[in-house]
Amino acid sequence: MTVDAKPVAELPDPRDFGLAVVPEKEIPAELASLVEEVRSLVDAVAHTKAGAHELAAARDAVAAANACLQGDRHDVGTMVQQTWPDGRVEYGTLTNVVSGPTNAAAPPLRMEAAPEGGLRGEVVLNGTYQGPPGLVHGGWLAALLDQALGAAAGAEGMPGLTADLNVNYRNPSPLDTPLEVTARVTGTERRKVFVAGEVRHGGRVTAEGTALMVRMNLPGDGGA
Ligand SMILES: CCCCCCCCCCCC(=O)SCCNC(=O)CCNC(=O)[C@H](O)C(C)(C)COP(=O)(O)OP(=O)(O)OC[C@H]1O[C@@H](n2cnc3c(N)ncnc32)[C@H](O)[C@@H]1OP(=O)(O)O
Repeated sequence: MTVDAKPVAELPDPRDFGLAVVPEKEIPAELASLVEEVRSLVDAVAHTKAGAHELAAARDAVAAANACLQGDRHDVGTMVQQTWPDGRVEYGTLTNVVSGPTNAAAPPLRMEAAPEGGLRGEVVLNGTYQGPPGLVHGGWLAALLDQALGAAAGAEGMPGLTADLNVNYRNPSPLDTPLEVTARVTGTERRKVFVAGEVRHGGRVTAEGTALMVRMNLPGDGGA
């Protein structure tokens, strides 16, 4: 198998597929800080031992905030455009549940080019992502890997959908501490893109994944 990557400059523009695009730098700072606050709120609600009075006051405050935000919405499928310092342009789904910058349910995971090739990122999952006591839920580890593996294929100019994902859980992944996520393309065959990646805690692999991504059919591909 060979890795036959397209230059990143040839990445498709989501607008050509009828999708709206929001440049990340145009996301209001107030929205970014609201998302942070809500992430913290979800964790606080999940773990609170507050009494009835505080709970009722918090519910009313949240209900008021909720009412405040029930106006204009971005369409489902809206993409976010990130431009990296090296000029590389990358698209992702605005509300992607793993990496979406406006999704308070996303940890979020941000990936960047790794010196050794592929991508790497660091993420801290709070108690909202708990499975076994004190540990990250295995489904969320699979989600982190799925996202990172898809992003690795996208970064090589081969965005696609996951056809097959395999995860091996090697060691426990603790909450509230940095986890490193790495991913790279290992081969291609026609539209099939083979990818592999790991989650590490303190340098030790806690989960490893491999996936088959099937590359999107792009104009000029001739269906190959
Ligand atoms: C810039 C943005 C960055 C973007 C960065 C974005 C990161 C996003 C990461 C999140 C990823 C997700 O969650 S994706 C969401 C979860 N996945 C999905 O919803 C996908 C659902 N499945 C599908 O839509 C479809 O099955 C596809 C697209 C995967 C494949 O359908 P298709 O396009 O018709 O392709 P098809 O001809 O069937 O198959 C092409 C080749 O792949 C093989 N193949 C297909 N499926 C499988 C399979 N499960 N296991 C083995 N092999 C398979 C076929 O045998 C064939 O091989 P050969 O004949 O060539 O040998």
